[in-house]
Amino acid sequence: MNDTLTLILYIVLGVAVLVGLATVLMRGPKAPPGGYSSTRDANDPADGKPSVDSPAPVAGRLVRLRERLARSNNMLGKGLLALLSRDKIDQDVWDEVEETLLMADLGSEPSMRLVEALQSRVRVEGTEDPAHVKQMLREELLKVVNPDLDRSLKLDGADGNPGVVLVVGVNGVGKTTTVGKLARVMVAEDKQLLLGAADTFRAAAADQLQTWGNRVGVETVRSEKDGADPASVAFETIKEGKQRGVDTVMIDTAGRLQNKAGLMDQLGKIKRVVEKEAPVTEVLLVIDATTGQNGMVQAKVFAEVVDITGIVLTKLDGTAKGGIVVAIQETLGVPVKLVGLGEGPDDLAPFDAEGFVDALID
Ligand SMILES: Nc1nc2c(ncn2[C@@H]2O[C@H](COP(=O)(O)OP(=O)(O)OP(=O)(O)O)[C@@H](O)[C@H]2O)c(=O)[nH]1
Repeated sequence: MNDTLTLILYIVLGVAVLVGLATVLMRGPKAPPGGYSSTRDANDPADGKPSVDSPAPVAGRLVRLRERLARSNNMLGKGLLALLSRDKIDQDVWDEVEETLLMADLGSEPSMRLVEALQSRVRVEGTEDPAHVKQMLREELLKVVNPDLDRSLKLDGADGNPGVVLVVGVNGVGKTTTVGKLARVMVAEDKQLLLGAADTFRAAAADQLQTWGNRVGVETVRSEKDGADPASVAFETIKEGKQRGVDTVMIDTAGRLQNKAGLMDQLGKIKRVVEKEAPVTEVLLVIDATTGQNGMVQAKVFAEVVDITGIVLTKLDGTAKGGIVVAIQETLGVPVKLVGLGEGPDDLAPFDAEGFVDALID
């Protein structure tokens, strides 16, 4: 009898301990006395939106990045100045000047033009004073880089349409990176935009673009299907962009250069389909400055397929052949509008002839 009573007592006590424990565990974290003053954590953004990067201002970017350009292209300017500062400038020196320009990928015709212009000035003005030599070289370099070209980006649309920017170029030249960096430039200028991942051959390319967009709060239209029709993604992007009333729609394309006919089919179709919705305002061809003549050949194929309106020259920080700026402009008859000077998110600058020449010879 006594044993039964003790057993019952133990059972009751056990149940009481379990119930107590469960109550404590299920109650969850305790609010501070007086409750929370806000529904946000201290480090939540004030407007409740996910935090985004603030891209660096665009003005003065080439000046900020000039150091990099000067570092890689210093030999060109220094070499030319040294040659022009010699006591006696004979034909051998002029040959060396021309060789230096050719080595920097300036192209044969512009190199010859520059040498002839310098030759005639040296004959007339002389080269006694180093400051004068520098000034002369600066002016003649500037002429071949051509400060008069219209390098403005056509990012705005008309008649209620968004501006439509197509970004084309061979794989690996820095297309997606450029779209990402350019999106940051536009965000820094308070533009509303939408990105389109029409590089559907590689799912990672769309991911990469989306990541760039997310960092600055810009959305990306993409297809979940690998190998989907790039033109249909481009079309959807424009349609969506129009509905949202964004300022600019920017489309990253795939640049597989299997052959000219294939490329023409693909880019031609994208452009045709897009233009059913809104006119294309800018077609940027991205070229890797480190690829020299090879890059030029590819550039020509693209230029035959679509009407290029501007060049983006990437990786100019990684080559001593800055003369490629001139060669490309002369060959394609299209201005370099932007230059890539590094892998950082804000290492893209509007090209400016004066800043470029100063970086070469300072
Ligand atoms: N140093 C340097 N690297 C750059 C520059 N622009 C792009 N890159 C690098 O070049 C590589 C290729 O860039 P992507 O943007 O993936 O090239 P893509 O043309 O889009 O290539 P796909 O996506 O394969 O079509 C990346 O490692 C970039 O960081 C630049 O201006 N300077």
